[in-house]
Amino acid sequence: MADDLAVELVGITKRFPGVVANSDIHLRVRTSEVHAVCGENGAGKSTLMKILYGMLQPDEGTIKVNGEPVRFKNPSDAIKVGVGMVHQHFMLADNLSVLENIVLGAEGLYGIGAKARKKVAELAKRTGLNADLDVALEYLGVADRQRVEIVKVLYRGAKIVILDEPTAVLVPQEVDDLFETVRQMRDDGFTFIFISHKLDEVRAIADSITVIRRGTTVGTADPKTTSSRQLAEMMVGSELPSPETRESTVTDTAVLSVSGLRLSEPGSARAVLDDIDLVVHSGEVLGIAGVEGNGQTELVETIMGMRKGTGGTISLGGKDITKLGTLARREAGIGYIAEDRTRHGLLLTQPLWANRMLGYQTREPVSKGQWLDIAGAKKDTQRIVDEYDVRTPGIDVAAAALSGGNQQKLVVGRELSGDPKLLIASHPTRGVDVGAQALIWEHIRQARSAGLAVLLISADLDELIGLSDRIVVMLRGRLVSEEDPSTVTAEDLGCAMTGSAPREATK
Ligand SMILES: Nc1ncnc2c1ncn2[C@@H]1O[C@H](COP(=O)(O)OP(=O)(O)OP(=O)(O)O)[C@@H](O)[C@H]1O
Repeated sequence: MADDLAVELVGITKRFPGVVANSDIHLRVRTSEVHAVCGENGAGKSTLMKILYGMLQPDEGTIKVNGEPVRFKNPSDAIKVGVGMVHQHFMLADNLSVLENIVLGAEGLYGIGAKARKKVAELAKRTGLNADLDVALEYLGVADRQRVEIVKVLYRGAKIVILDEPTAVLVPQEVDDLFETVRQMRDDGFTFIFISHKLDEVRAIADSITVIRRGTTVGTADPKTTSSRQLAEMMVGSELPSPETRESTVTDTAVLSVSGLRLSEPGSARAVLDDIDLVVHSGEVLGIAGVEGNGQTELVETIMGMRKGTGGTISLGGKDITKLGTLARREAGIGYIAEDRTRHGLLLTQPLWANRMLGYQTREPVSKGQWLDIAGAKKDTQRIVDEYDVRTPGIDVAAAALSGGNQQKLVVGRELSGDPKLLIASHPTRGVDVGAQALIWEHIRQARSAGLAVLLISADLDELIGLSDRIVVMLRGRLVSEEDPSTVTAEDLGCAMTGSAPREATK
């Protein structure tokens, strides 16, 4: 039984121009286990999973599913033999119902009538999806949307499910619930391949772990006997620095002041931003905690001038910037790490050095007078690549060729390079590995010690607690409470974020 393999990857190699993304990778996943795949940014995890799901074809190597060699031309080939993937970015339609989202594209299986509904209801029960099947998806929270994605792949017959960083968007209680579902389903015979950078979680859920580094398998680990630190060191191949203890550098100088900020959207009864007041001082990190969809994105985009508030004022360093456009706000001293780097942070088809210019095109070192300074941009891009350890074959490759974490390092490097007074950091380390996370935190801390004000939005509660000097909680468009990061726990924060009573109090 021990050698009953659901998936076996033998000697997988995949080359891209200038990079060997996977080099002779071996992976053995037993039937009915949760198998984690860990590795630092750019190690080759996504490439390997895309190969297993038929989105990419390997240059060398064999894929076996349930002992049989297979060759996938596309994801439908993979799903036919029971391999499904739940992507990190949900691929669902907001205006369709839960049922429609699941059945759409797979009408051939159970039709669109009662039989399909019955099957979906059965799978919803199995995965703990409690939502009404006829409600439009837009009314569902993040955790339920994720369950819809899971039901969608199960509906198509998946018995082997790849979960790509599934916990990145969840609060601790939701993570516990997801893990409970995964354990239950594993016991019912499903197999999971779990990709994550959060090593504590990997140890909590995985039955076995494969670590890959720089495109190749470095070994397997037993979660019961391997510590998070040992795992991290296997991934990075060297010892990690110990985290520093920190001292407060908060001053009395207000850098960002937001007063009475409101935002209403046409047709929506409730204000998206409801009377927001906040101040971030020089040398201070103000963290904003909140479940996705409670107004954080809109707050940031209104401060950046990408949305127009319906009331209130925003000032930077005492100057009213409420009426300025986005570029003028950036020029006034705001650095911006956008939540979605591929939509608002980078031009994926352009080389790294051209991406260095984005938002900075009017300033040195990427422009001189009214001309763009390409040599200056290239030189500074190389500096960022070196200082932020961006793994790339060179600065002339397109941003699309970098792994997600390395794209993020480039964005963070750029946004800290313009000598900002205020940094708005939305999920600054989303998708980056532990080594890169430590590096980005260190850069943010250093800039803060030198007087930078930081508005930090993060779904990673350890990051919020570890970096912030103060944390405010956002719920349904309002700031509802303030927490002290030196005493608050991730569980307390999770309760405040969902508006539920702390577990202690409900006893
Ligand atoms: N389409 C592509 N073209 C060129 N190079 C690519 C392409 N996709 C990935 N790569 C390269 O392959 C390597 C592995 O990338 P991959 O995305 O698999 O890493 P990863 O382990 O998933 O990283 P992360 O944790 O940052 O998402 C990286 O060096 C990346 O730059």
